[in-house]
This record gives sequence, structure tokens and C-alpha cells, in this order.
Amino acid sequence: MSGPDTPEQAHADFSRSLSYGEYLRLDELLGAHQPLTGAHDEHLFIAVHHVSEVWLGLIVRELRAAMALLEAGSVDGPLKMLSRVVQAQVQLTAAWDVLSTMTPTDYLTFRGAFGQASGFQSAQYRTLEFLLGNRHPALLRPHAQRPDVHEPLQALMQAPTLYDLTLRLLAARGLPVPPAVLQRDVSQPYAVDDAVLEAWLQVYRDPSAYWELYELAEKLMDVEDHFRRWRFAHLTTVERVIGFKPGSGGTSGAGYLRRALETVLFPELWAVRTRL
Ligand code: HEM
Ligand SMILES: N[C@@H](CC(=O)c1ccccc1NC=O)C(=O)O
Repeated sequence: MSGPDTPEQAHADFSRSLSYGEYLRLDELLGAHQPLTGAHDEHLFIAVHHVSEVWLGLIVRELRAAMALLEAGSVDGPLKMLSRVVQAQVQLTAAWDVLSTMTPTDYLTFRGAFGQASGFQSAQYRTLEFLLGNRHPALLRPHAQRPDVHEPLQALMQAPTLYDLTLRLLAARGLPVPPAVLQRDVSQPYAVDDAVLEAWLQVYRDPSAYWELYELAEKLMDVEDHFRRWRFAHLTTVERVIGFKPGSGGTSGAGYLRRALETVLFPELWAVRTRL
């Protein structure tokens, strides 16, 4: 029998079971919020980065799990996990709307404090990009002094990307993917292949015959679409806040980020639209 609906009824003795804060280790999590200056907006800046890294962690975990299942030949599990990835991407992108309330003047009150630190050095973001296939050895350089970060990223460069695993699945389901594509050096950027485009055309011309692959392809489109939205919102915020100043991470800043917008992760999936 439950008692009256009052807060007095709630558990108050946590000597023998975990409380909310203990379970979530909130002292550690919230204790990481340590501004370097007294600037009001530095709190916002740190909070948005912390939230973003938490979402990135979830995305990486889901993506790895989806890739393991794809490798084993299943599609249902990966579809569900990739849907979660996309919803987390929506949250990541929404964070820009909060950050954009910070003016250039506000930002300059603390920009000098963090020196050469930059999102360019985000290990989780780099992991995400490497899983998705945007790989370049130079992106490992900021992690050279941290073997615990560098080694897993380097190992990831040698592992198949989300798109590689998708193309292997296509081949396993009887579609004509060339052996050279299936055996490519996965540490290199993916090169567009006409035969892969023809294989996707077969799927897109007869979705009901290849329903799972069709759904998977459209889910990859969702992921890349949302990845682009995040990049574009980042660039817009950067231009709004620091204009065309060089980045603290050592790149040209907005110019570098604008070039990154040209990245295409799953090229034949974009090309297939033109051919239909
Ligand atoms: C006022 C806010 C921000 C400014 C002015 C800014 C600026 C920049 C600049 C200029 C770069 C190019 C690298 C360099 O520093 O030279 C960069 C890269 C990056 N930033 Fe930000 N950023 C901001 C907020 C954020 C936030 C909230 C995140 C979320 C995690 C983030 C994540 C990244 C990542 C992952 C990169 C690497 C992108 C790539 O290599 O393609 N940034 N940022
Ligand atoms: N690259 C930014 C600095 C920056 O945004 C940043 C600095 C420290 C920790 C995270 C950051 N976020 C993204 O780049 C700048 O050049 O002002």
C-alpha cells in the first residue's frame, strides 16, 4: 500500500543504496565545470562543450555497436542504433542556438584564457569522423603526446568505416560490388566507384526487392545530412563570434571549417539521386 502523495514519503536514507547523485557521479561530472576567468559567458561556453562531448560519447558508442552488428550481417539493430545517433546529432546541432547568444564582445572576455585549446583536439569528435570515414593522418597530430588517445585513433584508421561495412553487406546480399572496393586500403579516403553507384541504383530502382538495404542507405543519408548541419551551424557560429580570425587550434579558422563542408562521406548515395 502506498502512502499519501507527499515528499515526506520519499526515500531519505541512502546508507544502504545509491542516491541519484551517487549513481550519476554528479560531483565528478559537475566538478569538471571550472572556468579560468570570472567572465559570465565562460560558464555558457564550458557547459555547451561538456554537453556536446556527452552527446558525442553516446553517438560513438551507438555507432560502434551498429558497425559491429552490420559486420555480423544484421540490419535491424543497426537501423535502430543509427536512428538514435541521428536524434543525438539533432541535440548536438541545437546546442549552437544556445551558444549563439554569446556576442563577439562576450567571447573576447575569456578567449585569451584557454591558449591553443580548440575543438580540433576533440578525441571523441575525431573518433566519430574516423568511424564515418573522414580520415587523414594529420588529424592525429594533436594527440601525439597522448598514447592513450593516439593509439586507438591510429587503430581506427586501419579498420573499415561505416560505409565499408555497408558495401560489404551489399556484396553479401548479392549486389555487384567490385572486389577492389571490398579489399581497398581502408586507411585511405574512399574513392568514388562507378560500379558501386550501379549497385545502389539497383537498390533504389526496386526498393521493395532490397528493402533493408534501402532503409540502411537512407539512414546513412540521415547521418551525413545531420553531420553537415552540425558543421554548417559551427561555421556560422564561428563567423558570427570570431569572424575570420585564425583559430586557436592553429588553422585559418572559418576558411578551414568552410573547406570541411565539402567533405562527402557516402558519395554514391548522393550521386544515385541524379541518376534516378
Ligand atoms: C564560440 C564558439 C566556437 C568557436 C569560435 C569555435 C571555433 C573553431 C575554429 C576556428 C576551429 C578550427 C580549428 C582551430 O581552432 O584552428 C574549430 C574547430 C572545431 N570545433 Fe569549434 N568553435 C566553437 C565552439 C565549438 C563547440 C561548442 C564545439 C563542440 C564540441 C566545437 C567543436 C569543434 C570541433 C570538433 C572542431 C574540429 C572540426 C574539424 O576538424 O573539422 N567548437 N572551432
Ligand atoms: N577554436 C576556438 C576556440 C574554441 O572554440 C575552443 C576552445 C577551447 C575548448 C573548446 C573550443 N571549442 C571549439 O573549437 C577559437 O579559435 O576561438
